[in-house]
Amino acid sequence: MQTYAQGTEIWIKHEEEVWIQAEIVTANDKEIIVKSNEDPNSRIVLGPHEPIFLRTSDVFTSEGLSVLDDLCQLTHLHEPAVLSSLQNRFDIDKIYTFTGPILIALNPFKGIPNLYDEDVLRSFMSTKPSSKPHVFNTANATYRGICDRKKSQTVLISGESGAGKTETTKFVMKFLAMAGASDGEVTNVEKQVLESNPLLEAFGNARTLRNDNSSRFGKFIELQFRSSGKDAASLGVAGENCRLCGARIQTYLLEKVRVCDQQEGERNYHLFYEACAAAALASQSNYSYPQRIQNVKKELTLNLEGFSDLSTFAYLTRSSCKTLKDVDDIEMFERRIHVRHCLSGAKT
Ligand SMILES: Nc1ncnc2c1ncn2[C@@H]1O[C@H](COP(=O)(O)OP(=O)(O)OP(=O)(O)O)[C@@H](O)[C@H]1O
Repeated sequence: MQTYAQGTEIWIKHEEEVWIQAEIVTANDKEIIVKSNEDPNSRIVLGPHEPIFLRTSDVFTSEGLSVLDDLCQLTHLHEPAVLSSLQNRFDIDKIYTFTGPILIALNPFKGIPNLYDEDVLRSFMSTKPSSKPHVFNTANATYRGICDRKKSQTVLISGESGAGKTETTKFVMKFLAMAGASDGEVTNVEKQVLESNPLLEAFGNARTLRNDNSSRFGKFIELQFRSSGKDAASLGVAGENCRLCGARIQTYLLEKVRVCDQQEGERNYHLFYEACAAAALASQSNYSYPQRIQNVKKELTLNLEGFSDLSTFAYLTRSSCKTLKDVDDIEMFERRIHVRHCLSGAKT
């Protein structure tokens, strides 16, 4: 049996906090007595065969937090060490962490200043994939794999509902669509690929109890690249330069039952509410937003006559939830109309 010195720093389980910091007071063949850091007078008795989770603070910030970029560098690779390391990083807005080649992303549920700015994207684009954990770095590694190794690359994004998969996918797509555009000019194809998400989300995303914009379908996105015939020196890196030339999105497993039934607090697919809100606006003789009404009316003559009263639709009134916090359905509708015209090549 392993012996532990007095004062050895460890983690112990806690009902509310999950894990808390503690240290060993005494240890012998029969028992290990520990005290929690929170309450130095506490005494907790562990059995001699209970697992001991050693605690070492690996790399410190000025606040004393452990903030290693890669979990594989942790001295002790066990649950409390991993969780506390991720928590410490999250607390200082470092939401990305490597675990070997895998990137862990924690959903901040808030905008983090400058994290995805255009110049940040370009700075990743103009360097080799680095050891800096960021979704753009992973996208860059994918891009360089296509250009330099001429091999198909796959990015697998997984997580529970609300974890941030949809948003992460968009960042990866944005990077890949803009990669190679050393002149900063985005081609029509690149634009269309970037604009495809709002339309898909209109028909396939809905409010659930866990996520206001939950994707209720699966998708496999294939982006196709061709060599641009230039080298990547203009981007500041060695190797060939490729550009996006096409895309194919395969959708599957749409939650069809949501069309006719939604549980309380959830909604049907976004588009229905947005169309109704837009139709209601267009039927008003309110001239405070003339351009807005004009845009909406133009679309209504095409498609949406008769949608203006949401309460007349049985499938939109199963749940009392009709609107989303901080989301303007009319604005979303206008954005989607704009995208539809972009995709069909028409001008808005
Ligand atoms: N990187 C991020 N920065 C800021 N907010 C984010 C980020 N990622 C996700 N969010 C927020 O979390 C919400 C849920 O994220 P998202 O829709 O991507 O989850 P999801 O994993 O795709 O969920 P589902 O499986 O239900 O579709 C987003 O609408 C957004 O508000």
